[in-house]
Amino acid sequence: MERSANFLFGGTNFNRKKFAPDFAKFKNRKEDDDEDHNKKVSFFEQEEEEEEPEQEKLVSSSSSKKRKRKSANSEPVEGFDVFKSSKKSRSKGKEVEQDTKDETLENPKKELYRRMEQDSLSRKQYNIHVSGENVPPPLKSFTELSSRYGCKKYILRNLAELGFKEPTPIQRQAIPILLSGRECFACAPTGSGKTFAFICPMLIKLKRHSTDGIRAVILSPARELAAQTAREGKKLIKGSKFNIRLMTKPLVKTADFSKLQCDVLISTPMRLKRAIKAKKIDLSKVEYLVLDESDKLFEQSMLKQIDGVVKACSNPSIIRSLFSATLPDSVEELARSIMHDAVRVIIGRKNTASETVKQKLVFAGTEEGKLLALRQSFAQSLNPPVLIFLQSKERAKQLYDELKCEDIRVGVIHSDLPPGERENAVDSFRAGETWVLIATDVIARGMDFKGINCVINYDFPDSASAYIHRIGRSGRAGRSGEAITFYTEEDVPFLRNIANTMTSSGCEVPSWILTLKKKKWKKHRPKRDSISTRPKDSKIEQEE
Ligand SMILES: Nc1ncnc2c1ncn2[C@@H]1O[C@H](COP(=O)(O)OP(=O)(O)OP(=O)(O)O)[C@@H](O)[C@H]1O
Repeated sequence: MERSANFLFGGTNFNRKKFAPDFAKFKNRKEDDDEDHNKKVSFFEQEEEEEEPEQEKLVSSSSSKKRKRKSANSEPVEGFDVFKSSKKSRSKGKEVEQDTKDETLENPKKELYRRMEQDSLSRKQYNIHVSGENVPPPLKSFTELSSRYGCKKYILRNLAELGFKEPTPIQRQAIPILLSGRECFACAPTGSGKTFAFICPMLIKLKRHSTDGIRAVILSPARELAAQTAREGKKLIKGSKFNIRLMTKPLVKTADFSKLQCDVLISTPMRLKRAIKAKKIDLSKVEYLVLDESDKLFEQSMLKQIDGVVKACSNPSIIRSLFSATLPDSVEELARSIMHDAVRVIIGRKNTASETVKQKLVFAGTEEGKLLALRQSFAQSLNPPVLIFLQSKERAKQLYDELKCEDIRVGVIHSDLPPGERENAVDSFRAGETWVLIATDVIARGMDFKGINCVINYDFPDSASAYIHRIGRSGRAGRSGEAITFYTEEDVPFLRNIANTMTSSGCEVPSWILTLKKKKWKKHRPKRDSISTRPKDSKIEQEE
């Protein structure tokens, strides 16, 4: 573990082997040139190691002429908006290119530095932070996929049909990494386009449909997310012969996997592990394995299944990648222990909430107070679609029972419902047939409902990562959203933890909350009074 941690974070030692052709170009140069070169390389080593961008360091190692120009080009990225395709950033890119042209190109060594410097500036521009050796440059545009990597036309056509004009920051960096055959673990905000960041390179690398067994596996922690990923993937393979399959219960039961036409299989760990255990499926030819929402997959409850899948994918040249909006250190440790020559990519700051969501804390006092506050807010302005999170299926059912008789089109989803009903709940919400969806954390991760206006944490989330994922169902793909978190007396000790997440994504928090002591929390799910505003007497009557 120690050793792998060192190799991954040991900084970007310049790999002379890999850059042999570049070195060959100037191998006859004088000794002092080499010294000069070493100095400049170490400057890039530093830059690549940094998690927080430090423009000063970049600037200090250049000439004063360059210093001026760079400082003009490298102002801090204000806020983080993944879909910000601002003219400002584009024109910045042009200035950098112009600089490059202006500079003399006579010295290939300088050209190499310039390319590296450009990559650094481009990363700075998109708030991309990388660690690892010889990280490929970020994409400038989707069209570079064909010029640099021979991507088939149908993929570019499908991206254009989806209305994607330019790659998001995670796509800019993760796609070239995976295309260059490197493993990768990536942390980027909710709603920032991670799904296509791993599906795109997979399809480009697999090139064409093959009948030689399953070639790629994507693991998702929940059925709904697996189904969504399959649907998104299918949008990208339109016009090709690729087969993307979702691992469903009937498929596990009935399919003969040795004959099944399947290039990419998308599954929850449980379903796949069952198929492996029943010796129904051969994953030895899998070339790509993606662990989506990897921190969830690495939780104790799923770890055994994940282990089984990772072992079954026994192809020694497999490329594994991990994606999530939250990446705890413990998961990084685990990732490092299973990955080789991996690149770590962080967009913005690790483990922060989306900046496009306006977040608010509301003191509701008691359980009864929460229901009153909810009704009041619906009466004042119900701006659907609204997603409400509760801490357990029992409580989700209770709130649903309370609201279903009212004039609100409400649905519910939790793990007790049969798969068909879960699917219907999601579909009706997507179609706008229900306005309010009451849910447990089963759909807190990864689900991409277009245009959710408001997420209500009816029950206080049990961890900072649960908070980040829940509220991340809103404010996706550059849209704005709102998140309201109710709290009662019981939740006060944990307020500070959420408050920190709120402030680091630019939201205001009452100052008294910031003076509270930080409390270590492990799954804060207090026993709460049941949800009901019916007078206590009438409840007794009914029970009798
Ligand atoms: N390059 C792009 N340009 C515009 N929209 C995009 C682009 N890439 C993805 N999207 C859209 O952004 C939305 C969010 O993408 P996605 O679901 O992949 O986010 P995510 O980062 O996986 O979020 P989460 O962490 O919640 O799982 C989707 O609706 C997707 O279609």
